[in-house]
Amino acid sequence: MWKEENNKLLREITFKNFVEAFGFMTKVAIEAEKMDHHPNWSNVYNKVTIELTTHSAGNTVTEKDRKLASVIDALLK
Ligand SMILES: C[C@H](O)[C@H](O)[C@H]1CNC2=NC(N)=NC(=O)C2=N1
Repeated sequence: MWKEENNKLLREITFKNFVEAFGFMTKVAIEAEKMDHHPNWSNVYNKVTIELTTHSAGNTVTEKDRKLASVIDALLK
């Protein structure tokens, strides 16, 4: 689940393997591009760490981050 910390929404997700993790990242990338709102994230093998913050709002959490978080959650269902 998401944590809100240091002006970011944070979530770490563990997948079965790298292919599952990267497949998920591809789906998120397509949605993020449509929304013109992009995650700060990293991937190590089967783990994806996501930080959502709005650069144009001085790196604070805005409705755009909350919306992207809910889109990401829906992709995980
Ligand atoms: C020009 C473009 O709309 C902006 O740079 C968008 C792109 N994606 C973005 N993503 C995030 N997370 N924050 C932004 O402020 C932001 N701005």
